[in-house]
Amino acid sequence: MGAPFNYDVLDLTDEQVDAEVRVFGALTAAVRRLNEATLRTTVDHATVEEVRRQVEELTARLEKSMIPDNFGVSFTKGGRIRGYGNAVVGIRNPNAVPLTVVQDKVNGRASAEFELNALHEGPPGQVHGGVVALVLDQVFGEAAAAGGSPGMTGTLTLRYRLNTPLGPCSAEAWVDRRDGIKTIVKGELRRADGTVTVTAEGIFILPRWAREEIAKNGGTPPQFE
Ligand SMILES: CCCCCCCCCCCCCCCC(=O)SCCNC(=O)CCNC(=O)[C@H](O)C(C)(C)COP(=O)(O)OP(=O)(O)OC[C@H]1O[C@@H](n2cnc3c(N)ncnc32)[C@H](O)[C@@H]1OP(=O)(O)O
Repeated sequence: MGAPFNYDVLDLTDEQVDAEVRVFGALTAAVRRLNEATLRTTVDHATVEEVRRQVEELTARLEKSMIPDNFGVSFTKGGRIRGYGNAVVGIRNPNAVPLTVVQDKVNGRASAEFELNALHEGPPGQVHGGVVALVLDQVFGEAAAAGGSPGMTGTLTLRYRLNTPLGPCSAEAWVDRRDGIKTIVKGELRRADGTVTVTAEGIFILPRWAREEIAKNGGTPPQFE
């Protein structure tokens, strides 16, 4: 079986990538504000109706020219990764947390400090358990990649020990051990004061199609954000 996705290589300069990160990043941040304002606004119904009409007009302007479906991941010839759609870190995805993951390639670790707000609520005032899993999946995957053994999430097991209040928090993950093509990653989610609220373990597997590709080409596995 071949790879279930393609990686296009595009002829874009660093300046062009910087410009799209700047322009689309600003749009994404603005839409995120809109998302939170949509949830929390207390303006009257007539104003809500008027804003809805304006939002629909703006949406139609963006819809005039769109890629056919999902964004995928592409690279520039200079090696820049364009994974703008990723559900956790994608810079053009207003539903992304957002999250900046710092990879430590020397020690096979990854970490992120971020803020979860009313859009991420599960129990009142607390982070939704599924959002925790979403964030940890990304940070864990990046720890496996930072450790030199990237893979798809095979299993992710979480233990929710304490509630995680909405607000600032952090996540950290590290490669615990390797077992052939499987990388076992451990890590945790913490409140702003450092209290650990969730511990987890993930098994990241270099998939069969990647193993076959590497065996064929002697290359390194593809990466995606
Ligand atoms: C290079 C490609 C990726 C690049 C990555 C770059 C990362 C750059 C950072 C990005 C960070 C993103 C982080 C988000 C990452 C997602 O969100 S990935 C999306 C969610 N995960 C999926 O969709 C995976 C779906 N499942 C699959 O594709 C396949 O079942 C798997 C997991 C790749 C395994 O398939 P396979 O390669 O055909 O495995 P197979 O040969 O049957 O078994 C190999 C070994 O793994 C074990 N195994 C198989 N399935 C499992 C499982 N689910 N759990 C535990 N063990 C298992 C088998 O028992 C076997 O063990 P041994 O007998 O060798 O001891």
